[in-house]
Amino acid sequence: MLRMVRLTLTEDVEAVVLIVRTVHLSQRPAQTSQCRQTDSDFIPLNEERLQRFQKALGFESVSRDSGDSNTDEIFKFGEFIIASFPHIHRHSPLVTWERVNNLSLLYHIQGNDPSLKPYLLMAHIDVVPVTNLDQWDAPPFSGEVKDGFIYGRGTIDDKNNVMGILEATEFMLSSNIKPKRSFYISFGHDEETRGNAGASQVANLLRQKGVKEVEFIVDEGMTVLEGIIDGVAGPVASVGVTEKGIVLLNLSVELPPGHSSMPPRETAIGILARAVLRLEENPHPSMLGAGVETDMFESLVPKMSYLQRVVISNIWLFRYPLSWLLSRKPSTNAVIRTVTAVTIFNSGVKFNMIPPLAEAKVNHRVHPSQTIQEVVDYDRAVINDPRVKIEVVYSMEPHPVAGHGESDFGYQVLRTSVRQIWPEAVVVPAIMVGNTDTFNFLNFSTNVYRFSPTHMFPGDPERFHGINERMSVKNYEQVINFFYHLIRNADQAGLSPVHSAHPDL
Ligand SMILES: CC/C=C\C/C=C\C/C=C\C/C=C\C/C=C\C/C=C\CCC(=O)N[C@@H](Cc1ccccc1)C(=O)O
Ligand SMILES: [Zn+2]
Ligand SMILES: [Zn+2]
Repeated sequence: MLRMVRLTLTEDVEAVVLIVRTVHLSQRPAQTSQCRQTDSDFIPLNEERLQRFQKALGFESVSRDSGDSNTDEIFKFGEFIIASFPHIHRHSPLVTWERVNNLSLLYHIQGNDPSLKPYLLMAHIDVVPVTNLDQWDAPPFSGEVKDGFIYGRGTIDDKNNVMGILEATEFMLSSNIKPKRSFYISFGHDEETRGNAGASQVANLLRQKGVKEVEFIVDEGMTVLEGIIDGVAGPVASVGVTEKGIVLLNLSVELPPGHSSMPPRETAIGILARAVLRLEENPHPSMLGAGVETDMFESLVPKMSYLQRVVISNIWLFRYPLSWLLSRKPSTNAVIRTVTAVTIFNSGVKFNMIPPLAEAKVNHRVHPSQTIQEVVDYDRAVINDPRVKIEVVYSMEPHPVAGHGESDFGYQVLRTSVRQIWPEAVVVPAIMVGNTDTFNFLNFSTNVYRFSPTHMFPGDPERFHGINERMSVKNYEQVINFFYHLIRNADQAGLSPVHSAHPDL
């Protein structure tokens, strides 16, 4: 609804009249819980399930670089999965499964209503290497529980999702519940190196099997954030409805070598260092107001004060101060712009030789409102030095935006499932700031969601690929139950926010 607001600049002079769009957002009712939990819809995290997760964390299924991973450990982790979930892998006639390219896994769970389009759940079984070992509060491949937290590489990226999906599916099958809607599960083994041997081969196999389309896809992604977005209290479940693109650049400067006692005025190192500094000092522009982040902020309105609502409802007016505020934290800065990370810098041969070559790698995550070409053109203009060669080593355009409205089935399944686990949460569409294996599956559905049911508090985002990666015992129970609710809710045809929960739930 549009409303005229008159701003009085002085006591006597009414000077400015602005058309301010506020009311329809502030009047939107807060989402209410539809959760009705009974014993039969809850999977308790008993000792057996906790120990299975701890054992899963014990496998050093590390991917370091393309073609450089602990394949033995990845294979053993697969064997452990196969041995640990008997209904999925042996007893249930509803399941077919296979190893793909030896290390990845694909499952099909047959639903009893062939008129319903299947969906796809994804996760990955590899993890990034461990650094700063001496700073971990518990060994990273121990799965040790300390003060209510399970520690280990993979607790948030991404063994939580692997094991949560498996526990939920095993529980369903062992309880003799037959899903109506078929679903696939894909566990890739090289997500952390963006390889083409894991999820990419699973996608090829699905195509060979004649699968053309799935109803929706859920993969790892954004999380439940609490106390992380300034000024927003309570949990915010951010669902990645699009994903940033990626551009990896190689910057290089070549100059003749020589004796360090007679140096030229500038060296390759100096020239490249200046180029890198220019990139860091001239961040890509804020795209606030141009894409999904507008819907995201609008969905946050129920959690906001009146003043915040006015600002969010008028992003066009408050774009600059809001961008400035959001830019202050790396996590929120990542949502509003293409970001730049200089990740590798190499040069020099010998102490007393002028370096013949300096090279730097620049990693951009591209905002969905920009293209790769725009990003490279911007960098070229900012560097403004023809001696710096700019090569695109790898690139992927940002992903299309998945439906996130009231009638988008996959989004509503997710939203309902989140609300059953976190009744007080607001569910918001968001931009996935990192990258996932979903790029292999974009041809299967336009409804691709990137969401991990990980409850994060201040300090937790840094644990992604970082030190002391951990998940609370309570949160792991929520992970299992989130996937269980999701599987049950996906059987609800015509699910809508008003009548959403499974009748049994
Ligand atoms: C409502 C939201 C508003 C603001 C957001 C505020 C805070 C966000 C805090 C936490 C975000 C939660 C999750 C996502 C963040 C980081 C994880 C990113 C990716 C995980 C998967 C991954 O690591 N992928 C790799 C893939 C890759 C591998 C090799 C080379 C390139 C890519 C990656 O992206 O690096
Ligand atoms: Zn991951
Ligand atoms: Zn990762």
